[in-house]
Amino acid sequence: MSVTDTTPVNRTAVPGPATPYQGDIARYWDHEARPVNLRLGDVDGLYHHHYGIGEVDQAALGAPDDSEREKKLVTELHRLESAQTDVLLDSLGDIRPEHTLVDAGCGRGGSMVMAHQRFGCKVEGVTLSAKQAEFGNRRAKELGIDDSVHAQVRNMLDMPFGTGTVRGSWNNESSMYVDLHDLFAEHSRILSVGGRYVTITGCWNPIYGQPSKWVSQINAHFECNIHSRREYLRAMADNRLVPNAVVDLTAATLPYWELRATVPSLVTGIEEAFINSYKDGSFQYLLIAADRV
Ligand SMILES: C[S@@+](CC[C@H](N)C(=O)[O-])C[C@H]1O[C@@H](n2cnc3c(N)ncnc32)[C@H](O)[C@@H]1O
Ligand SMILES: CC(C)=CCC/C(C)=C/COP(=O)(O)OP(=O)(O)O
Ligand SMILES: [Mg+2]
Repeated sequence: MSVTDTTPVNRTAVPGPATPYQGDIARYWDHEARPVNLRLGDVDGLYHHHYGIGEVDQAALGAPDDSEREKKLVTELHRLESAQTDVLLDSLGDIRPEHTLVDAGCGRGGSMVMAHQRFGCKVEGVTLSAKQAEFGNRRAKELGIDDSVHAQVRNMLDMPFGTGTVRGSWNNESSMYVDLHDLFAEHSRILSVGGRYVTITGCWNPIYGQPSKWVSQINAHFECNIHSRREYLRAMADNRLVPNAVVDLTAATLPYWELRATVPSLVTGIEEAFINSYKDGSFQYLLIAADRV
């Protein structure tokens, strides 16, 4: 095999959803237009569907009676969400412009744009939602990076990339929609040996025992199926993905949630479930980086 990754993209006709569930998820994201996502993305054109990490910059928020305060809150929440992506990208290792990266469950593509801007490489994304893929491709075109950043409607359990052709791949809050053994088998297939896989995810804590009522609420809210930390590590081990970092980001994400819960025009009703489950220890926000061996 060549030491240089090629872009092994198969752009044949889009298959329909592999299961009725995937059809439901495609429809869910096709119709998603929550202000907390669109208003934050409008700050600088990076549209995320994940949560934030890091300390809140109180000085940036302005006084409670500041007429610009809401705008400042939106900007600060968005800064924390982009900081989350930066931490994911930090874990991908030595990525060079000739490499290809894959964003599995790419949403509207904010992480893909950031990855390209950082590494100068090709970034391929897959999502079940045609609306999201169109949105991400439109943004890439507007930025003049559509040669390098590309999204398509595909199932991340059956990705249109050749075996061993990808240097780095990730799931940013998208692994709770699939079986983890199937998912890691597919990442392991597309990654080159020595390549890196990264996930940032919410997972239930086996120390708690079973998924708490808050975790069940989050599952119902998003129509997803949150896995346990144990399942992640076991499914990786079974698929030649060997963790080199497991970072508990729970304490780092709480300030984001506590800030978001104070902004009536942005709350969606799920804030209490995240805050309570992070606090009672039943749920964790985790980064796992693994080497493909
Ligand atoms: C919460 S969003 C995360 C989006 C993105 N990773 C981000 O950080 O902004 C979940 C994404 O997973 C995608 N997804 C869920 N199941 C999928 C599957 N089987 N194949 C491809 N994408 C999937 C959805 O279409 C959606 O884009
Ligand atoms: C950590 C866990 C369990 C995540 C579940 C997946 C998910 C829906 C993430 C955020 O998407 P979003 O940004 O569209 O959600 P919201 O509208 O709440 O900001
Ligand atoms: Mg969001």
